[in-house]
Amino acid sequence: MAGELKIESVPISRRDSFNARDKHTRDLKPFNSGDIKVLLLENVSPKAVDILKRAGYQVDFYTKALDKETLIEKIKDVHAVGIRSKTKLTEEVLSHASKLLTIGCFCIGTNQVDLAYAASRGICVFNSPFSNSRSVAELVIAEIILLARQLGDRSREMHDGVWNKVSKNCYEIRGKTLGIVGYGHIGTQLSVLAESLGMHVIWYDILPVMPIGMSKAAETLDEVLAEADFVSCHVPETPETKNMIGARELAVMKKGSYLINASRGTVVDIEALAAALKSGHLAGAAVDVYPSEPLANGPGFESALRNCPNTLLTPHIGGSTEEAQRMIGIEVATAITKFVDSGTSINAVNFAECDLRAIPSTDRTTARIVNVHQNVPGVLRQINNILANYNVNKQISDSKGDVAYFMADVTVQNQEDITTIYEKIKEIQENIITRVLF
Ligand SMILES: NC(=O)C1=CN([C@@H]2O[C@H](COP(=O)(O)OP(=O)(O)OC[C@H]3O[C@@H](n4cnc5c(N)ncnc54)[C@H](O)[C@@H]3O)[C@@H](O)[C@H]2O)C=CC1
Ligand SMILES: O=C(O)CCC(=O)C(=O)O
Repeated sequence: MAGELKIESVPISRRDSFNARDKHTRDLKPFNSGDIKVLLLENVSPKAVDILKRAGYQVDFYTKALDKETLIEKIKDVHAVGIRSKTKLTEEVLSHASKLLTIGCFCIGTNQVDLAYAASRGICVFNSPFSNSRSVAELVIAEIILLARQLGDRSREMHDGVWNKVSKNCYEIRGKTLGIVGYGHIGTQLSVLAESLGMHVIWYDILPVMPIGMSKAAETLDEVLAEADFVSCHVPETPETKNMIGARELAVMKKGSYLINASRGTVVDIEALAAALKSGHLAGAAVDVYPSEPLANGPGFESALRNCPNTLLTPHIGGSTEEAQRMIGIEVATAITKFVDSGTSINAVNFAECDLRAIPSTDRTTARIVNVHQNVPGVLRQINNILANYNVNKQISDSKGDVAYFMADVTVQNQEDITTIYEKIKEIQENIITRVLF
């Protein structure tokens, strides 16, 4: 699909009436949309499956992540892949994805995808930047209270048949200080909820962000660590955040304080955290994410944190609520269909964001040329030389780093015009992907 144009034996006028759903605008489609194959992994919402099937795509759905070999085999044949946080789309994996046009991350984090390599191959990546933020913030609030009251340990004892009524080292959270590391979508939601429960909030971020409510920005990470009773991490996985909470940082935290990590497993040094819990320096921890996570549900989870005192371990469920998964499913599946069918890259993570206004339903002669190319001088001149023989109704071009994205709506008389334009643009040396939508 990405490299070749297959023209159906359907006349242009019939395709038009097949695809028109809105009487004012024409629905565009890739020429061979019935052949569009989507691989959906990690149990994404049924809402996403519905949307993709309604777009006419073939959907291959899995509840779990695939091992690398199976993933490589499956990805060779698909035009879109949908994942959550576990599937690693590395350069090695993506180098086999010769037909892939787009990746949908049905989550916030995109660290599991080699974004730059994907862009260099013309693969546009989408995510859902805030649909599960509230779910994570609510989980963290619950964990703060559970940790303060040692509820994990009490519940486990009761299940083991042990009655252990204690109040020593159990606290209210009212008046305590929450330290938030990473004051973005989740950090700010958490800040609002924590203040509503009577907590003081101090936070650290590398960006200048507006403090919400009465919260206080700290100059340094250490200031947050030294002042807070509870520290909660909400940073993305980047080279800078790898092990940003290690033995030194844990030692800076107050004796008897608590650590919560529902960001990425690489942010906290797990061995150092286990040592701080066992020594009693920390009074407890809640961890939702791990440096290495199993591909599927089931027994066999190993971690140095298992059986540490007052330690809540959850299987990466921060964003796992019905509400969040439904919203993410709709948002990401819609972004995939818009990109595949009409070229729209709005809200892309690794691509310049481009859109063209819809084509009126009365217009039966406009084809949309979509092109990804290397961002070097002279390519637009070459494309426009090719289009010079046609009426270009509108066009847009933008770039991000080394990759540029171009779309043009061109008046064509017949399928031969489309084939000519497509073949000539594809011959441009800097071409990465060219598609025609009609
Ligand atoms: N446990 C789960 O199920 C979930 C985990 N997450 C994780 O949470 C992370 C944060 O999510 P959002 O708040 O939506 O992201 P966001 O992008 O809105 O906020 C992240 C904040 O961290 C800041 N930051 C980046 N590097 C930093 C550093 N070195 N030190 C201090 N601050 C730094 C950024 O400036 C930004 O303000 C995601 O990247 C994802 O990895 C997100 C959703 C669900
Ligand atoms: O729900 C998931 O699988 C991943 C949630 C997450 O970590 C994210 O949104 O970044």
